[in-house]
Amino acid sequence: MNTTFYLDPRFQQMFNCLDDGIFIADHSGKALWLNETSTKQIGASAEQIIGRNVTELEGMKMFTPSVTNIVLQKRETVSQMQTSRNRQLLATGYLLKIEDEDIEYVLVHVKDITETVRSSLKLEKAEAVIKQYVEELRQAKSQRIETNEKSQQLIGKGKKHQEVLDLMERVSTVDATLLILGETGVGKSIVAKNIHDKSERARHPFVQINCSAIPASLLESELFGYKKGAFTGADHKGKTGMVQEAKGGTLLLDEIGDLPFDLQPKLLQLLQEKTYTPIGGTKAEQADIRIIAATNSDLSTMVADKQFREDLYYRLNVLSIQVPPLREREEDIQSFVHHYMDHYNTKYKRNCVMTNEVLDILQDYEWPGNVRELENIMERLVITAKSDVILKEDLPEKLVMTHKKPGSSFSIHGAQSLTEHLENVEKEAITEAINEYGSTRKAADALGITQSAFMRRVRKYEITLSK
Ligand SMILES: Nc1ncnc2c1ncn2[C@@H]1O[C@H](COP(=O)(O)OP(=O)(O)OP(=O)(O)O)[C@@H](O)[C@H]1O
Repeated sequence: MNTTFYLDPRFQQMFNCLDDGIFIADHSGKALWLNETSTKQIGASAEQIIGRNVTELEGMKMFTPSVTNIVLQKRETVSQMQTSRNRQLLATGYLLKIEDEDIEYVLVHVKDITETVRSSLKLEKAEAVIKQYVEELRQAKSQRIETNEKSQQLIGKGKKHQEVLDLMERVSTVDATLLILGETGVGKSIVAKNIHDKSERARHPFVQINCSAIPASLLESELFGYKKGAFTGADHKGKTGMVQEAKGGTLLLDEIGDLPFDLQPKLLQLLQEKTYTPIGGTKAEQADIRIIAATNSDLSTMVADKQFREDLYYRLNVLSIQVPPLREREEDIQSFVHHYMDHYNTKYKRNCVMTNEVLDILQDYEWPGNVRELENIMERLVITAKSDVILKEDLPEKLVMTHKKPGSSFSIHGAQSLTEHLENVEKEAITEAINEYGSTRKAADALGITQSAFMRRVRKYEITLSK
């Protein structure tokens, strides 16, 4: 049945005033009329559209999907997102039954919401960025330590450790800026805290901030604070920065190599003039703090590469302490091993001991992560060891793989006859085997001797067998 469609020109004029599209089709989906906005939305003239079926128009990619078809299928009002010429449209189709006419019409109202969608996407992105900043700040705050607790006792007895202790003693009596250098995990923060505790500032706060853990955009306000109304979204009361929080005490700027370049002049002002200006502030404020900076970056190379200001580097480097890596403090490895073994035995209610072979491997390892890595490995060993005797098999593979001299845990002390030397090797082998295998029969098997030969040697060397 052919539809003759008549729309009063006054209504046509009214619909043409609208910024939204109006599209009318009959019960078969044939386009009958559309307003000017609708022709623009579809990107074709009224002549090209009127008389064609919406399925055909959909096939010609004029819009997708056809809301008219959905309304005709569902026989109810439908709101549906539609795309036409890369624009996002919200189309609402109504099924119309006109009195005294036996045919039905579909009227579709089409709103272009491309900009709304874009801004809401931008808003979503902005919200995601804020969420990420908040999370980073939360993590950073956990890196920000303000403590009056006594500092942790420094472990070590070797010569290099002693040299660090001597230097610490001397730099704690003066108030000059100090730069602590050393690889990650060597103990730079703990050295800084110990220096603060020995200094005249000990009764005042020790505040630590990790420059790499705080987003660059937030670091300035974390350090120097801001005045009320300094920027949109700022806390209306303003905010105290860490320089103020550390008043009278020490501020440790950890990972100073990650201090953004544009913030470096402000730190220079703090070091040179002992003043700083909070964000939104109009005058400089006095700072009463000692600054200790720490880094595992090579600042002199960063200066050469223009990543770090030369004047700031010299200001920071008035006094410096180099904390040596653990691999250069072999004498201290054992002390750390015993310390963390005791600590984690108590913590996890275990009684772990380790064989000499294991100790030897630990002693031999390079420790790229230094004391922090050693501590983590000891904790893991105590937790995961199958029995109370920690064996080579319990060690992470990387430690065993890099072991330079497997089985050579033995060394000759002083002048020894060959017999003494061999007896020492034998005694060590018997002790290791019993520690490793738990029973005298298994230990004897492993050494390729009978159980009675094994027991003869146990008595000869007075080795105590645990019950
Ligand atoms: N001499 C030491 N005595 C006791 N504990 C130590 C010693 N040296 C390091 N540690 C421990 O090793 C871990 C790492 O130390 P710290 O955080 O001070 O290292 P860092 O050099 O500041 O590391 P990063 O460069 O990654 O910040 C801490 O748990 C610390 O207590």
